[in-house]
Amino acid sequence: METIECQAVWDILYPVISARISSPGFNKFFQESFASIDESGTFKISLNKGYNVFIDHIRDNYLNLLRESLKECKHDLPEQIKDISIDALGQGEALYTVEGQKEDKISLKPIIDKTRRRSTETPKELKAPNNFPSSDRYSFKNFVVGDSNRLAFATSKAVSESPGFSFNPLFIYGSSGLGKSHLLHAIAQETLSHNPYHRIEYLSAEEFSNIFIDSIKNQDGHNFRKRFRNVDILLLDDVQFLKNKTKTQEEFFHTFNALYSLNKQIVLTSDCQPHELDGLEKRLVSRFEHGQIVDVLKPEFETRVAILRLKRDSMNVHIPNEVLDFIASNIKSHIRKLEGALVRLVTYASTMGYEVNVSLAREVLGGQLENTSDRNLDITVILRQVAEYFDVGIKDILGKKRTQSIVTPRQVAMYLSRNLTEESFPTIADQFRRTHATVLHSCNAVNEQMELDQDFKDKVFFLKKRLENL
Ligand SMILES: Nc1ncnc2c1ncn2[C@@H]1O[C@H](COP(=O)(O)OP(=O)(O)OP(=O)(O)O)[C@@H](O)[C@H]1O
Repeated sequence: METIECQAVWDILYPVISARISSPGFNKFFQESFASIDESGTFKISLNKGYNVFIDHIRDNYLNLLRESLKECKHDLPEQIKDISIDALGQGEALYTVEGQKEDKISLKPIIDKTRRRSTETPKELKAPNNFPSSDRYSFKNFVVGDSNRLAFATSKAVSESPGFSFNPLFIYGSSGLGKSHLLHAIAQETLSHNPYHRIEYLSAEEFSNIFIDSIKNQDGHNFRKRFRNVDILLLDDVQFLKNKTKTQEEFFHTFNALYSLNKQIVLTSDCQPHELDGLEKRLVSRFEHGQIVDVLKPEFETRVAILRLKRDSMNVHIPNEVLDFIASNIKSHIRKLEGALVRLVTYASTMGYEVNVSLAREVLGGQLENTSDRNLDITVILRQVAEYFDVGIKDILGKKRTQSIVTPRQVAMYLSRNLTEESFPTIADQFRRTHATVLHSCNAVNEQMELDQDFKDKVFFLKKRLENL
């Protein structure tokens, strides 16, 4: 067999292998390994001596994937190539270089950044998932970042830059319509822009469950596993759907473990935190909790306005800022509703030939506007709930004592007032008999503490939920 074939074979194999095994760790094995082709047509990958102790582990984890890759590009490979193996670098073997010198095997360098690929077309199974929107509407660029979603945005971005390594699994939770699916799409798009060969599965937990049920019905478990255990990134939306679905959970548990053990990235979204997912097996909850958990909250007024401006600009219509401010002041619960209101207003105005202004917005959106005045959530209510929860007096919260047992509830009450009401910093400061700067500092302190202390964060969220549901 001609020695040059070794590199040619590798050039064909590598893109397919790298799409299946994206872990930098494994790329390192390759970079430091050698290749040769034996008489029987086996493409032999020989590990550098330093890796010989891992040989069993490497074989167990990767040999099947290598064989599947080989099968996949069988038609592009010389027909003599029959198999692939992983071996320790043997002593005294007849080794070949690409130049045909009998002195060393060829070094296996990744060629992902070279232009040689199997074909100019993206291979079928490496295409962007077909349920992705073709526009970049759901990209990071079109995601408005504010205090409510900053951490979720930053971790999602980090994941898309080094999938499988920075935060794995990443668990994003929050109420409906706050941008969780948007972030999943953005992760997929951004990752594919770095490496179009990444294999990404994006689907909802409900779809996962349906596909699993079909696979049982059709006795097609092999293909089911092949589909979900061979991806580089699994993006699973609305994981709460798995609640009480014992069999699907069990299958997902194995999928999760298989991917995790290969450093494949997993991103999950849910409407609540892992430990609140009643009806989900403990072992799954604990896997989720092992990674990074981030929330998306209701956006603040400024973020809502920024989102509306972005949507307005993308629709290329003229709508005065004051109309957007009006909508943002009156629709706070979720972004989907905010967008819907804007579309409805624009459609109505253009159909009727009216100019868009605040009074038209009030007329057209009347039923959709959220009447906050009857929510009865003002700072006094927040103060009462916080004082009761921390078992301190309202007088203490408003007073001058600086012991930690008083400072914490005081800061939490200010934070919640800022997040759950539309009151400005000066108004909140007035009610707490403090300065604007103190309120600002308290809000920052609570944010920081929540990042450091999960228990504290849970407490704040518990209070927030309780107040929102009043
Ligand atoms: N920060 C943001 N910037 C721009 N658009 C946003 C932002 N957050 C959400 N959106 C938009 O709001 C809409 C709803 O978002 P999305 O579908 O991602 O919500 P979700 O949290 O996944 O909701 P659900 O739990 O109901 O699936 C989408 O059109 C999305 O693009």
